[in-house]
Amino acid sequence: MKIKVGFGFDVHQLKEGHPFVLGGVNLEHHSGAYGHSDADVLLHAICDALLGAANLRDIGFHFKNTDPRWKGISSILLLQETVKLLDEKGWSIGNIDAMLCLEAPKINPHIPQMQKNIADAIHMSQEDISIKATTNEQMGFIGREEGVVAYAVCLIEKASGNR
Ligand SMILES: Nc1ccn([C@@H]2O[C@H](COP(=O)(O)O)[C@@H](O)[C@H]2O)c(=O)n1
Ligand SMILES: C[C@@]1(CO)OP(=O)(O)OP(=O)(O)OC[C@H]1O
Repeated sequence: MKIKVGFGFDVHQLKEGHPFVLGGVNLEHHSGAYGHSDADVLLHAICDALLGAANLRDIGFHFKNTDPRWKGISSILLLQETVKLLDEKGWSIGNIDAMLCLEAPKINPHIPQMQKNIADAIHMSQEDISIKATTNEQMGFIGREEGVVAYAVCLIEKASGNR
């Protein structure tokens, strides 16, 4: 069995009146993340962790932020496309562990739904998808609610000699 780890990071600006989608959940908040897609930083960090583990470049390499196909797209679809890229190389996902960093809103009540959205989208057990959150203790751009950050690590595996 071949096992690899991957790491991903993403950051998006927060702007008044924008939708705020994290882990496929639409959060009620005065501001939301701004990007070319739905700007779901959590899913983008997870995509980058998966691509990094498989040495398949990064999310912007596969889904360019100038491509009209991805304008406003749900990042759940980008995650599904990412998992297909890994699948083509024979990789399956062991587990994902992610960390959100934002002052507000509180993420804890939404974590089970985020885990379910991800698990359903890429056919994993919710038990293998960990999501956590922290504030930045009111410091810096996160503390001023100008941006939201996510980090993710993952483990992927395949039988030795498989593709
Ligand atoms: N947006 C957030 C931030 C934090 N949490 C939860 O609150 C706990 C305390 O956060 P601190 O940054 O003050 O340490 C944290 O461990 C999370 O459980 C949250 O749900 N949403
Ligand atoms: C997801 C993509 C593509 O729509 O755009 P954004 O939503 O701007 O997100 P980012 O994390 O900057 O990078 C990847 C992009 O190419």
